[in-house]
Amino acid sequence: MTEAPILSVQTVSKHYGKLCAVNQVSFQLGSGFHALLGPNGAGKSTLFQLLTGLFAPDQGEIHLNGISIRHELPQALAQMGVVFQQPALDLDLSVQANLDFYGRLHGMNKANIRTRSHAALTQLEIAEVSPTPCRHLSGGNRRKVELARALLTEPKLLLMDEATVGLDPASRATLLSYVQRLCREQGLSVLWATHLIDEAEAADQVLVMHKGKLLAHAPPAALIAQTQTSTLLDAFFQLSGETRLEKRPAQL
Ligand SMILES: Nc1ncnc2c1ncn2[C@@H]1O[C@H](COP(=O)(O)OP(=O)(O)OP(=O)(O)O)[C@@H](O)[C@H]1O
Repeated sequence: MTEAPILSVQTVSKHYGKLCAVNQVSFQLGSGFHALLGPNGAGKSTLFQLLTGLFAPDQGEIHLNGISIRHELPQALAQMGVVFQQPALDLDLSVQANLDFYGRLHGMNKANIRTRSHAALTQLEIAEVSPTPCRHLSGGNRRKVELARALLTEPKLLLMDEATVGLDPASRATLLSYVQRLCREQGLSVLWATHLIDEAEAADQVLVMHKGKLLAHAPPAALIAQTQTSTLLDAFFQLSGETRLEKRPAQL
C-alpha cells in the first residue's frame, strides 16, 4: 500500500478464557471495499469489537488514521461508522428522528443533520421513508437507514458486520452496490464482515479469517491464483484446511 493506511491493526489478540478468538492479527487498509471472510466463529465479530473499542485487545495496537483506539477512542470513533450485526434502530421513532438523535449525539447541528440525512437517504433511494416509523419499514430498508445513519458523520472507515443477514437477494445486492459506489466515489474504506462467498467475490481485497487467525489478505483473483484453485470458495478451503460445506453452496 503506497498511501498512508486508514486502518492499521498490529499483532492484535483477544482471548475469552482459554479460547483465543483473535490470534495475532495484523493488517492495514487503505480506501476501498474489503471483505472480512470467515465462517461462524472465525472471530470476525470479536475483531469488530476490538476495532470499535468495545473490548481492549489483550495485546497489540489499532490505529485509525494514526489515532490510537486504546488511548484516543473518542477521536478515533469520530472517524468511524458502524453497522452492527444486530439491528439497532428505535422502531417507535421515525427514520428522521433516529437520524436526528444520532447526529445530535455526535455534536452535529440540525441543518447539517438534515442535509446529510437527505443526501444519504436519496442515494439509497429511500428519501420518501424519512417520516415513517422504522417499525413499518421492510428489513432491507431498515438496514439502509442504519447505513445512512453510519454515514451521517462522513466517516473515513465504515465497519459492516454481516449487514446483509436476513435480507432478500435484491436488497442485499442494492446494499452491496451502494457501498461499493461509496468506496469508488468518496474514497471510503469499508471492512465488510461476511460468510457469503459472492459478497467476498465483489470486494477489492479479501481478508480470510479462520479460527481467530488471518490466513490471507489479497484481491479475490490473487487468492485464487496463489492457491492454484479456480474459485474463491476453493481458495478458502485450500487456505483453511476445511474440506466440506455445512451450509448452502454460496456460503462457507
Ligand atoms: N462473549 C464471549 N464469551 C466467550 N466466547 C465468545 C464470546 N464471543 C465470542 N466467543 C467465541 O469466540 C469465537 C469467535 O466468535 P465471533 O463471534 O467473534 O466469531 P464470528 O466470526 O463473528 O462468528 P459469527 O458469524 O457466528 O458471529 C467463537 O468460538 C465464539 O464462540
